[in-house]
Amino acid sequence: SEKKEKSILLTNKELALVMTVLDELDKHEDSWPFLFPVNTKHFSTYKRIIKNPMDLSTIRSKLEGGIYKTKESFVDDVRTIFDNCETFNEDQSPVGKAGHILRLYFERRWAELTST
Ligand SMILES: Cc1ncccc1N[C@@H](C)c1cnc2ccsc2c1
Repeated sequence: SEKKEKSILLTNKELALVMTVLDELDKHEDSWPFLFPVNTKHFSTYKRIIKNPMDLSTIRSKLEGGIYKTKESFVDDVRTIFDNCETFNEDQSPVGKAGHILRLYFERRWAELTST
């Protein structure tokens, strides 16, 4: 049914919305620490400290694979990137600073795109 249909995938409008904001995050000058999964060979403690690793390429793969059923589940993964960053990195470190800047950018952009 139409209702059922709605609940198992993002509408085209929602898909366009999340793709737009994902593209903008990828292009942002401060997204460099978040483009791909953290290499746990370089950062040996990362696996133990961070329970739910997330990055922009993983989000894009999940989007292309139809994993996100709601835009909220997409937002949860984006916010996990920034929460992980705060857990592992000092606020004033290069990565820590980039995380704060990109989180602010995302939350403002998301509010602009979704506020009625
Ligand atoms: C987001 C994040 N959190 C914790 C650790 C790393 C990272 N990012 C990776 C890409 C990263 C961040 N910075 C450097 C500096 C030399 S290699 C490398 C790799």
